[in-house]
Amino acid sequence: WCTRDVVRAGGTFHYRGVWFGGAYGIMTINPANIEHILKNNFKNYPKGEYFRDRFRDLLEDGIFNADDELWKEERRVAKTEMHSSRFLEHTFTTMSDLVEEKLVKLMEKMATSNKAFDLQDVLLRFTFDNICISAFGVDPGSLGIDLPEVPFAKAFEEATEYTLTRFLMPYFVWKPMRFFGIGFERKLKKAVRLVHAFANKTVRERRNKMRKLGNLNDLDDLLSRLMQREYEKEEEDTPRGNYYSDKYFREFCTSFIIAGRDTTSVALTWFFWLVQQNPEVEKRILNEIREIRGRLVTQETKTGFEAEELREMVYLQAALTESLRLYPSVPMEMKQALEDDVLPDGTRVKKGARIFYSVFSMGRIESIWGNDWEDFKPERWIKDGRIVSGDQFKYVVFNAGPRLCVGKKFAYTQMKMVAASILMRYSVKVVQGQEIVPKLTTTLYMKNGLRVTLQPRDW
Ligand code: HEM
Repeated sequence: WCTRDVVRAGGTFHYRGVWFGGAYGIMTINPANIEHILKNNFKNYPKGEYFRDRFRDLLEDGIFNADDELWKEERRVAKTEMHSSRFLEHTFTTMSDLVEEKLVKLMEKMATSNKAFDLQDVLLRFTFDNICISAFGVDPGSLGIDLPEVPFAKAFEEATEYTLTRFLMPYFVWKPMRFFGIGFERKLKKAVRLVHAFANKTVRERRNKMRKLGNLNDLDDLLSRLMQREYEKEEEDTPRGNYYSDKYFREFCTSFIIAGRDTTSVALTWFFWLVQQNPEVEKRILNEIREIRGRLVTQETKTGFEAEELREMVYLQAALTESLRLYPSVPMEMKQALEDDVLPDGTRVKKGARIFYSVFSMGRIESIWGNDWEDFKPERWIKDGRIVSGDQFKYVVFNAGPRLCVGKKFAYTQMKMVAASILMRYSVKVVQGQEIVPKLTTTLYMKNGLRVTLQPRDW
């Protein structure tokens, strides 16, 4: 609906009225406008108070909710740590262990029982455990062989969903509901309390460890690296800002779970669904894995993948990129204008206006992708055997400009490892007759999950 109307309007329209809480604003899918907003006039288009106000209870001042100097500092720290070779090695090993020791075992069990199960649920559990291990060195164990109920994971899901409800109703409705603690606001408060309790406990325990050991030099997860950094700062007698308070660490934990849990798991769910509908693509992915394994694997008994093998999986990467074009994990984004402005297509922007851009719609327009935009064609992304990234403002799946996703590399490594590990062992059969539709929330879940069975492959 959104795609049809915004295309009909020529790529941009103003809205006013009952939408998004009786608001005034702009919806655009014009890449020139997006480049202007995300890069050329970045300063004029922060996340803004409208977004921050609604997400404050859950995210507080975490990186997703911050602007200006606070955001800059948080991004600098996150980027430095996440791109360090120490973290990259740590994440690769822990990710590989989780795939081989838990995910593959669970898949074996599902294949043996030959019963249908919800693949999206399993992937959400995997990415949840994976981000908690990589970012805070804690394994919540949600990927256990019996698929245990993990209250914290559920609370997290509810907290994001109820937060989104605030975007769908006027300020003067949800604010009093929040004040009196009624309706969905009561549930939101309870869910946020649980999420913060988990984060507080993690931070407290790590501080205790630090006190006991005197340093956290042996721990490679992000939280420990940040705490160690703070400790070294104290040693140097540097004035400590609120960046390294317990609250800062809690915000860090919540933001990273939001960033790292749902995004890759829902991306993989749509990917498996698309692959099963496109046997030619599946065949090419398998041929690529076979060829790389045949050439690079030296130990006969080895089952997991090396970083080099994953790097060489160009076709698989293209298939994931293409799947994200059609089903972007973050389907809609918004900014708020600080001052009056004019967008490159001539649209006038008033101070305070909210600008929405639909990443979902941008992946579905003929003027960008051609008349075969509806086709799942990984070949779009390959030229001379290499990945072509194209214009970053036409493909804003990972955002673009200064706020480009910090976890993009992590995400691709994780998605490739999971996709290759499952596909080389099993043919994923989607159960017929189920309704495959997206869910209306900040992340593009499949509303009813994805029920599948697994058929072992004769590799
Ligand atoms: C398919 C996977 C992923 C997609 C499609 C994706 C997409 C995005 C998008 C659209 C944003 C901008 C959000 C906004 O400003 O509102 C973003 C930001 C971010 N992402 Fe990702 N992401 C993915 C995976 C990850 C993972 C696995 C991590 C962490 C390990 C991560 C960490 C972050 C962080 C920290 C930011 C904030 C950057 C900033 O504001 O400066 N992302 N991502």
